[in-house]
Amino acid sequence: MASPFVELRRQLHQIPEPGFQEFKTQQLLLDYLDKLPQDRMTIRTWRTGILVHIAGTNPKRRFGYRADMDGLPIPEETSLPFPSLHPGYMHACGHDLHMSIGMGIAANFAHEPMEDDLIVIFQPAEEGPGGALPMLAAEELQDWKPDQIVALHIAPEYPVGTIATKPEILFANTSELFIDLLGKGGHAAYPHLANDMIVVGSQMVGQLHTIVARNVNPLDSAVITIGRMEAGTKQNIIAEKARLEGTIRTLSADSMAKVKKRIESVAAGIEQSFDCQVSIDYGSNYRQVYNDPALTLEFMDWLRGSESMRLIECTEAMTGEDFGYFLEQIPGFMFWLGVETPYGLHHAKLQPDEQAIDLAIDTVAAYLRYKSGQ
Ligand SMILES: CC(=O)N[C@@H](CCC[C@H](N)C(=O)O)C(=O)O
Repeated sequence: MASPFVELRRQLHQIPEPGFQEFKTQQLLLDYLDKLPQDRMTIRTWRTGILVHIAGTNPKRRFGYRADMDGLPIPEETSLPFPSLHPGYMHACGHDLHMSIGMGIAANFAHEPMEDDLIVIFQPAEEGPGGALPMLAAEELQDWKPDQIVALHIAPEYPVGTIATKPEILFANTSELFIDLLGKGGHAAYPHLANDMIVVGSQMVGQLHTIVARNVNPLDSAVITIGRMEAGTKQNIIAEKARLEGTIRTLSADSMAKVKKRIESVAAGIEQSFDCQVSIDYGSNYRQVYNDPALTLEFMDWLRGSESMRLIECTEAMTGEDFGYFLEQIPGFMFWLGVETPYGLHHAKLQPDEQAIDLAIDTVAAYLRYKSGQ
């Protein structure tokens, strides 16, 4: 029989919701928290997020674990017996696992507190527009800010029973990218009387892809991905508008500024050469995930002594995470949790191995108890 936290993960998997609309998710988690021992637990909500405070027996510090809550606009294509019940949405980034692990940690300490306090943070809107920054500023968190914080992210490429991390930068700086092109619509048979934004949008995608290849130092990685392109209404109508939606990733803040400047130059060139209007919106930006070197090395050392988890020393990735904002204010680190599965993050067939859930709960709980005993 599946463990209670695997069961919870399956329930969460069925109700993926977009950022700041995690209403059912929040209610499900609150109902679950209701069933745990209440004597040391205090619960606050912030928008669709939840803060769970568990008082220690002789607290000198407060430790934190953060889980993100939102799903993605991906129609699920797994053959799981507990598929998403929300058409067009899926937990394709593992937040269902992150939350069930968070609940497992809360349950562990609600039943058997440590000396220090614990706060488990269920944070909305990680995929966008970003819940971490406003949550960190929220009144509800001010007197509960932890002295040290940890978070994990599932990793399809690593086996179950492994954790991968590194000191310093783990995830990249990110910026969303929205580009609107405005030309002139018209009849498909009279291209000379119109200004076709499908042609211009395609040109622009090509030009954007020269920026990383030709303007960024190859030793200072960057990525520009256009993940969505929208244009046109019918096959025989020339498109008046086009919209490109994407994301920028860089390892350094300098490269982010440089890439944005180049995107603006490309846009100005496109405007001039195609006689159209181009407007750029950078949406939300996330700070790099920077792991506190001393705490991360200490965790890695501790993990080397673990019998159930193997440590992998990884390199940085171009993924983004608004947990970077937590790490800007609170010392701590993030790590990858192996959930071996052939399909990657943000894929409609992502099917993480659930055995990782209880292993992660036990590992994080044991680590926090070790820290609390120090
Ligand atoms: C771990 C992960 O996949 N995170 C997301 C974060 C999205 C950041 C932002 N909304 C953007 O698209 O730039 C990722 O895509 O890396």
